[in-house]
Amino acid sequence: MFLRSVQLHDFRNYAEADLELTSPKTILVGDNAQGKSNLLEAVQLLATGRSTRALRDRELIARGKEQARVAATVERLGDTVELEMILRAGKRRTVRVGGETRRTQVEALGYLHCVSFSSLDLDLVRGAPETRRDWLDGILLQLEPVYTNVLAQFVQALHQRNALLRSTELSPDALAEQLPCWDDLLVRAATPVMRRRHRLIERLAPLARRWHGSISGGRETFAVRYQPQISFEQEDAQSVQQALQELLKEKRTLEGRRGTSLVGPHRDEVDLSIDEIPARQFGSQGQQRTLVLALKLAELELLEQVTGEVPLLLLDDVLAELDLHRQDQLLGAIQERVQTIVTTTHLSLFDSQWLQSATVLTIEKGRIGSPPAPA
Ligand SMILES: Nc1ncnc2c1ncn2[C@@H]1O[C@H](COP(=O)(O)OP(=O)(O)OP(=O)(O)O)[C@@H](O)[C@H]1O
Repeated sequence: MFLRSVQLHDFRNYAEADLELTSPKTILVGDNAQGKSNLLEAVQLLATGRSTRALRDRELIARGKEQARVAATVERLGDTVELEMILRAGKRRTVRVGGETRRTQVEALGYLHCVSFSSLDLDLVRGAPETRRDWLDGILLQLEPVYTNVLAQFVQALHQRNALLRSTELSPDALAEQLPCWDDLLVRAATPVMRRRHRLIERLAPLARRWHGSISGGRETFAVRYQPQISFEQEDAQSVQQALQELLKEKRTLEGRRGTSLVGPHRDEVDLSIDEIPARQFGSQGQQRTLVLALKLAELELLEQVTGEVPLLLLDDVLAELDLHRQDQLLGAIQERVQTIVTTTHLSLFDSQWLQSATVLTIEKGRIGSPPAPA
């Protein structure tokens, strides 16, 4: 898979931009707040249908404009695919593949795969459980675009059940009568989310452990474990549903008091530990960086295994955060095989070999240019 070009129109701080990608490595260099991350965000949007930085499409549209356009040309499996997304404030998106409008966004996913790695990813270790759930979901969306619907159905069931629990109009008897029906809906929507997350971690964990071993010199053992509220010893759908139903019964009184659903994948955790000690609490900064790097390289490897194509790697200002050894590990893993777009504020961070083999482009106030030729 090779991303050939990206076009932006009224996206974030880009009025009009056309990025042509010719070599496997592209370095985008520019001062802070010029639009480097915005460009990577546009690529991520086409790959996953979502942005990790924006909650609403309105934020992605250039201020004062009504709509934005993000498009890309991707070469894959000997074919060229044109992807296009039109974003409108407060309205549905339009997605096109090869110029044809698709009914749903899911139908436009799966053509472009990417792994993003930014300095914010340290939150994968240090941040709240939600960050780790979002990370899992981002991978699942790419592995299986239909996961978009699976997740949306769960979120809808959760919101509706929460609205019922919070309703002041219902008597306790009426609530007790209506809840079982909503419990069923919630459990049926929760189960496929949890089973997919469980399966994903089962496949990611050994890869992450191996990468971690090679970066840390095998001195420490890294474990990644899915930690849902229920036991996953029996992972068939029926057993998961039954376990969730039982937990719901246990939490019924507490849920009534709190007015919110306390059981489901929105309470999942992913345990990351080094030598059986939670990395979040005890890992040093260096250990935490190694861990995130191992997770990202595992993600890259898994996407390649499952899709049969090497995904695109987006490195947002991340090299400066890594010491030389970790940089070597990362760059060694990438080599020429993985198409990589790197953003940086300083080219001095790259060794001369990397610079020679990469295309360097400048980003200034939402404009893409070429750096001046050396005198
Ligand atoms: N919807 C929008 N409309 C117009 N400009 C926007 C919009 N959203 C963000 N911006 C602008 O984009 C710029 C930030 O761009 P970006 O996050 O890509 O920075 P960057 O070049 O990656 O910088 P850094 O090195 O600090 O990460 C800011 O100037 C911000 O005001």
